Amino acid sequence: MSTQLQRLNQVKADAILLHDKVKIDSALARLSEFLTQDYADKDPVFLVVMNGGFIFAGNLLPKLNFPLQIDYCHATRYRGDTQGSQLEWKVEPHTNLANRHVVIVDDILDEGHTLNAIIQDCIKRQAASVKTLVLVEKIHERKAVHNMKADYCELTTPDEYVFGYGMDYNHYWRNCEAIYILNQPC
Ligand SMILES: O=P(O)(O)OC[C@H]1O[C@H](OP(=O)(O)OP(=O)(O)O)[C@H](O)[C@@H]1O
Ligand code: HPA
Repeated sequence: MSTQLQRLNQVKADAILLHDKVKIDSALARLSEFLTQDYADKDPVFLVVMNGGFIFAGNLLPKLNFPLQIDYCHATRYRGDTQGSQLEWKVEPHTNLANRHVVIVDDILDEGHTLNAIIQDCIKRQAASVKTLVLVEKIHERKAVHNMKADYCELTTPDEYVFGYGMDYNHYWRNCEAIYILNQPC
């Protein structure tokens, strides 16, 4: 096995389990109830933020039994690193969002710069409403907007780098079915 693969396996072996599959599944069940109450009659667009949002969206959206559209965008500011920098738009939404109820779906609200930029973009596109739906919120005082919170979120993480369930470590381990705290020097 290459040293790179050994290193990645070691990262997973050393990581600390934060939220297991059972906990994530029950968070998804609660979210699907809230979203059904709020959006069943609104013809919403769920705008999935690539890459991190796709596993969360792929597991949650099939639980919603009402008409909705799915689109995606790709904005990145970590680029496989454990610290964020300048936000780069890679793909903009394709759907005409004017007068639509938009729910932005992402894996994590960390400092919030990514979600904030996408919210502003949806407003610029004249969406009727814009809400945010994230799998986990990181608890710290460095938010892009003071006290920023997602509109829909059922899990939190302490101020540590986490991976799994869509979130990457150096572009790997998005495929974990649970969420782990990285337990290595960054
Ligand atoms: O709240 P913030 O501090 O802005 O960080 C959150 C964003 O960072 C990650 O994306 P990343 O930039 O790693 O891109 P990726 O999803 O393509 O890996 C994550 O998927 C969120 O979109
Ligand atoms: O803790 C994190 N893990 C993975 N991706 C991230 N993007 C922002 N914060 C994180």
